[in-house]
Amino acid sequence: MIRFDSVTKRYPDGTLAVDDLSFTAPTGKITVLVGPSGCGKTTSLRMINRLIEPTSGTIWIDDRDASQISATQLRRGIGYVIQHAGLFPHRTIVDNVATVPILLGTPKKQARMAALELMERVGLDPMFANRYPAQLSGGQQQRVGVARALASDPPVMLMDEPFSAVDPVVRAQLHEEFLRLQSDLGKTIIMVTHDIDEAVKLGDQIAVLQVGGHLAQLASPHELLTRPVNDFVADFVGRDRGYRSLSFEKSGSLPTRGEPTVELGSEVSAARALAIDDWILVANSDGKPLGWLCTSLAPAGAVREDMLFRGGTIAASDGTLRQALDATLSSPSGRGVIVTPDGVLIGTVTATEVVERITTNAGDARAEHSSSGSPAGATQ
Ligand SMILES: Nc1ncnc2c1ncn2[C@@H]1O[C@H](COP(=O)(O)OP(=O)(O)OP(=O)(O)O)[C@@H](O)[C@H]1O
Repeated sequence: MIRFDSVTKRYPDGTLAVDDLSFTAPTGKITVLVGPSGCGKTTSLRMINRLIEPTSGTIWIDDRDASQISATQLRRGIGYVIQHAGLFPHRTIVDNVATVPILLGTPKKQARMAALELMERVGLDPMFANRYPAQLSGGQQQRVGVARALASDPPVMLMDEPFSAVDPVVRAQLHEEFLRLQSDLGKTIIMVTHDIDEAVKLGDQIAVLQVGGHLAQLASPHELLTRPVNDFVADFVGRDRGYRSLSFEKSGSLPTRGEPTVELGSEVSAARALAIDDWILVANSDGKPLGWLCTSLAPAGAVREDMLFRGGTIAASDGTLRQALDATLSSPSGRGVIVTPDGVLIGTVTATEVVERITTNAGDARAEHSSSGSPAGATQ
């Protein structure tokens, strides 16, 4: 756990970069600091590993006051990843990754073996081991930066815009790999970004900072998108936050309507009698949907598999509202199919119903916002 307790940083020229900042970054979780340029994100991050000393206040690393730990000892337990990876240009990739363990006394051979394993973990082919940083793409260099920070197996990782120097496609890949790695390693991570989408995708919790180093809101991604505490946060997270918030809300929270089904082999005439707007859902005997039948196009006789429209996606009740919306939009009947996690039909929803849910969420957020004058929850 890392805890900021009323931390302030005033630079010698008088700039107040961080103002009375208090928040807790829980152990094993990703806390993201976001906010506009100059709001004090990097200053906050660098105070944790004492590259910058606070003017007042205390930063606690578990139950230890960081200012009472020697900077060298402190940094051994804290990996640090920066934009453009900050690799040593004249060292090979494997030696870049092995730098810290070798400095800490691990025999070179052993450190290099461990570095090769780490390279694989972050998705880098070991064939790059003997290349130099300039011979790697931006995305590959970022991976080396992450591998290097992980090399001494620190419990804490600080990451300053670690994915910002690469194009959006590579960035999305790095995000996925990073989340997979974190689910294995469970590090305590504090990451800085100016990109709210990145924060929402990666953060277990997000701290939104305002220029002057004020904490505007500390919340989970879902809460931030649905309940911004003030206009600054609402503007920062953006107008399309309703759509983004769909990625967090379970589709199980949607009211579904019972949907009639028939099985393969049923008579098309019987299916036609049950169809709504010409479409009937065909399911197997376990109640698992197989596809849609258009009864006005189907020839008389038995319902066969080759008559089914299978294009529409199906959303599981433990999936997200976004997946439910995709299911409604891709369904030939316009009705999105919601199933249990085992694939058994629960019922259907329409796109309008999903959109109504978004509007209600946004309305709730506005009501709550106007009734709360102060940024409740801004600190903890
Ligand atoms: N060494 C310094 N001396 C004086 N002012 C500084 C110094 N370093 C940073 N600042 C100022 O402190 C404020 C916070 O800077 P910081 O780099 O922490 O912001 P940031 O949120 O990380 O910005 P960005 O997203 O642009 O990197 C800014 O106004 C910056 O100009």
